[in-house]
Amino acid sequence: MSSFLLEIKGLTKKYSAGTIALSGIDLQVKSKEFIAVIGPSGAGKSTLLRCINRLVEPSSGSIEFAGDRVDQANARELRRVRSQIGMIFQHYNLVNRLSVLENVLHGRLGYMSSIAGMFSRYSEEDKKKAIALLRKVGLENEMYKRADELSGGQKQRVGVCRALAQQPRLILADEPIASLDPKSSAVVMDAIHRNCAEQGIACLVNLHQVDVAKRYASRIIGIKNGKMVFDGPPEALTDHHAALIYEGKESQMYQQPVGEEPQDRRYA
Ligand SMILES: Nc1ncnc2c1ncn2[C@@H]1O[C@H](COP(=O)(O)OP(=O)(O)OP(=O)(O)O)[C@@H](O)[C@H]1O
Repeated sequence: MSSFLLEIKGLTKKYSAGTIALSGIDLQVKSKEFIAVIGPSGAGKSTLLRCINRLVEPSSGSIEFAGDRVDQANARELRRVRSQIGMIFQHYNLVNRLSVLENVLHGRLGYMSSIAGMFSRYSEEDKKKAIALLRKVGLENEMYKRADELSGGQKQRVGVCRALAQQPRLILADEPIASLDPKSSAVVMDAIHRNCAEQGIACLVNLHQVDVAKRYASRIIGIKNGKMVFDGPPEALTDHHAALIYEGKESQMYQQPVGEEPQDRRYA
């Protein structure tokens, strides 16, 4: 059994259209590591994160998480693995017609029987913890609002709380700040980073912005054309490395998000 929390060997993903999105990725992640995955658009960052919990089926290679072979897991084993891996998405993936609090409680579904989940029978303990998480990210006054009444930055803080409510061992954050303005981005990254550190959760976060990766991560992985081309501490990532990773797409490493969601005024 691997001594790492996550151990990936020779991971390759070929999509049916023929694109080789990942090619022979080897990666070991220890408990509590905070890793930024950088690389230009189309490099394979999302595919890498989604193979880890099998939202995307790997073509070959092995993935071991907390002693379980994810790549060989049956439906029941996969459910157990996924209950320990929280996910944060670029477009939040909240249920708009439900309240903020209910969205956070969805993080508990993996731990409940399907009947209890179907009728939203959350325990008082779960509700208390969800409220405490919302309070921590400054959303205590929003918890009974519908999710679609929130700004983008607020929605992503709900997404962070939902992932944390799972009490996962690993969080996969797939471009969590790509749709946010810089101020909301900082609030969201602070929330992810602080809570992972406090709760001993490992995190793999896909980011475009190299400066943000350097500010938060204890380790940076660079992906280019489906291959891992950099793996080291932030201080080892020189401008030269970054230029090579983003060769031909240099503008993306400073990419400022398009303000497609309203400003998060509360934190502005
Ligand atoms: N479902 C799919 N079917 C076919 N090809 C896909 C699919 N998803 C991704 N790809 C291709 O795989 C490659 C890697 O895509 P991926 O989304 O993993 O990159 P990325 O680094 O996350 O990019 P971005 O930063 O733009 O999200 C790209 O060439 C993409 O077009």
